[in-house]
Amino acid sequence: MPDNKALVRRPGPRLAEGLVTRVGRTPVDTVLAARQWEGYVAALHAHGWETVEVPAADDCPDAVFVEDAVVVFRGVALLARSGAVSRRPETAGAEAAVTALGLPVERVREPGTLDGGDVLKVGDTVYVGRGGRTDDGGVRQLRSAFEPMGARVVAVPVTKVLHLKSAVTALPDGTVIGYPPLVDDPSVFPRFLPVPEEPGAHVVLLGGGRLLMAASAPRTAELLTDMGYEPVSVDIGEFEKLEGCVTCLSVRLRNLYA
Ligand SMILES: NC(=O)NCCC[C@H](N)C(=O)O
Repeated sequence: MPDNKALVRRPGPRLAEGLVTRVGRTPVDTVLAARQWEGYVAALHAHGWETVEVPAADDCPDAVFVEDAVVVFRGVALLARSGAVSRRPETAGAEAAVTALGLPVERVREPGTLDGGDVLKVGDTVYVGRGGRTDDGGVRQLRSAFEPMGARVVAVPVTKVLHLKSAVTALPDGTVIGYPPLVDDPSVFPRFLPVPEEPGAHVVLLGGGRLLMAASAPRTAELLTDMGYEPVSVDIGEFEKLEGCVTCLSVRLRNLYA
């Protein structure tokens, strides 16, 4: 019986004050955002994922983007140290959640910085984006945390987007997908598939061929359907205004106790 859990964190009352770096600020409707978040969580449930709520961090507007606070590889949790100072208190709740699940915890220490959104796992390979929120020290610490467990850590440049996973994610067969104008160097990935929309670069693997995607990428959904995948679309428009994507709203823990 698969044991698929996903950490999520409910959006807080200050969501609309979330950071924007590469987009202009547009007003966020927090009521609609709460409804979209419920829809995202419902999609996880509908596809066999049990969600575990990370304790709220109501003073942190960006806390809903829980992926940035912790990276899990083979059952070990690495607590991030965000490149954005305002996001650093978010790790406390993430630590409580992973500890309650029995995961051993490592942490990125000062002065290194790392955001979970910069880490893309493809099998044993762990790509880490260096440039925006993650620095050399963060890359080094990720390497020492996960290489002993069999990870091959590959640092890749990120200069055009907020996080590595704003630019690329991976399909179930390991093919990395991205929207070319935003990918620094597609040649670092052994297999790369261009997609026609920026939010089309973000997929969450739900299991089998099912891919959780943003409703804002219909042409990419069509492309992936033609390839035999089954896109599951959710509207996360209010989070997209804050540079969020489907990947950053959860931390998926597959077969944790296998
Ligand atoms: N992993 C992600 O893509 N996280 C999105 C974070 C958005 C948030 N407004 C931030 O700037 O940190």
